[in-house]
Amino acid sequence: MTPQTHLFCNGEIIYHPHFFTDSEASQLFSELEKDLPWQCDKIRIMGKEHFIPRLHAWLADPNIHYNYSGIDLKINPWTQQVLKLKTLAEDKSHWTFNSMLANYYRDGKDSNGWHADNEKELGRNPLIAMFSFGQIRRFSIRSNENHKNKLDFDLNNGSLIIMKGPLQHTSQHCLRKTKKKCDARISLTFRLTHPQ
Ligand SMILES: O=C(O)CCC(=O)C(=O)O
Ligand SMILES: [Fe+2]
Repeated sequence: MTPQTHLFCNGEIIYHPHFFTDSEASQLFSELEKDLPWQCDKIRIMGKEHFIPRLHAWLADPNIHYNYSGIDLKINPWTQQVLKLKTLAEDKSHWTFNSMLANYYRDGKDSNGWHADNEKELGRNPLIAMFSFGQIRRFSIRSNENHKNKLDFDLNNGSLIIMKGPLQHTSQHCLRKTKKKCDARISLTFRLTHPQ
């Protein structure tokens, strides 16, 4: 199926709403939920420690570290299944990846606040490819210059979204909380991380 392409903030967003069928995606969700080494980390905000509102896991080539908001993620080895997904993401995005940050949102209270994937180890104009499995959740992208200039995507079970070009330097994205009844969602965000 042809993807939807959006030109936004000098970058490009390519959305494949049904990269996997619903039943393939639900099977992948169950396996990832069981197999990934989920960890729950705390960050310090104004001197107080808080759990981040999601679980996460970092799978990467040896020596590819990721550190954000003071969290030093443990490096876990690739699993066969995630390697297959990495190859599919590479084929679709014409890019190579050496690392993947997985997020597990347990319910509607779990979220990911406004941020850009612009850490220095991601380099200039990083391409990010993200698969979504499980609960449909709203993912928003807004311009740094004008927060009202915003795109919303209700990311399907089994979808793939690719953010490319200068997007991480010109915009931010988030996964908002919701009060609606909400099951769990997993996102896999593939990245090319440069060793520092
Ligand atoms: O899970 C999502 O929808 C967003 C994930 C994300 O932005 C990230 O991992 O950097
Ligand atoms: Fe992100």
